[in-house]
Amino acid sequence: MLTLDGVYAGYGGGDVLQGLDLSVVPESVTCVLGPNGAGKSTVLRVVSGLIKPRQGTVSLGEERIDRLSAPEVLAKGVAQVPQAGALFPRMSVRENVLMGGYLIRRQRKLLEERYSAVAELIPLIAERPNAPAGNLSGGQRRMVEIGRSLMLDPAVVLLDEPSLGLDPKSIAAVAGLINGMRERGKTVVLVEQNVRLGLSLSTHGVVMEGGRVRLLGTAEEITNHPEIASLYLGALEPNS
Ligand SMILES: Nc1ncnc2c1ncn2[C@@H]1O[C@H](COP(=O)(O)OP(=O)(O)OP(=O)(O)O)[C@@H](O)[C@H]1O
Repeated sequence: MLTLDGVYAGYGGGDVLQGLDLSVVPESVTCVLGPNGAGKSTVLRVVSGLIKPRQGTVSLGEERIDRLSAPEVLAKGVAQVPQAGALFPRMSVRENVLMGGYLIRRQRKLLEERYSAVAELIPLIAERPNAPAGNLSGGQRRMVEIGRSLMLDPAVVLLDEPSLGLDPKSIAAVAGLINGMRERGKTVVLVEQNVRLGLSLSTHGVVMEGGRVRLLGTAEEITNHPEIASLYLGALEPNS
């Protein structure tokens, strides 16, 4: 169980997260929703160790992970897929994916096993291992980014805006991958601007506002909640 308890965190100019409490159900896909600036991406960064909470705790099971560095959190089985643009364009698809296995680079057999498993999940990696990442479309790059994050076989996968900037076909492919992760028992936390898509992929939903959790429930409960429409209309029409 991934748990955030009373988390205050920000970037130096004040706290973005204002005492955030959140328990993520194991093996769920949880979609984090909320208006721009609510702190959704900041939640992912706090979990993955990219920023440290000023106050409060982040735990994985019984173990606190909020004082660990990002590579240490990764080694505990929590992988973040960053927003687009994180591949090395001149390196091949295979080399980019293998970078995700940096922590197990000396265990050649395990590294190859993991690579094969990822290539099986993502056909593009099996089909075009030698293509320079810079030659791929946006959707193909996203698949490679996700594949790279799966190299350590993480228990928890954090996805920041997986559909951002993708065409419908690529979105369907990314959605298929997220469904595949759920079937394999991964715990997925995703931030998604496309509310309908995000909730359709998820078992649970969390609505944030002002750095705290405003609503939390199953994806169905959140989808049918009467406040959701007004929250999002409020976010879309700041002058109304
Ligand atoms: N690297 C940073 N340095 C300083 N401030 C930041 C940084 N990243 C985000 N912020 C600020 O923190 C606040 C919350 O940002 P965050 O990205 O978590 O929001 P969000 O809910 O994911 O919003 P969006 O949907 O716009 O991405 C915003 O006011 C933003 O300007």
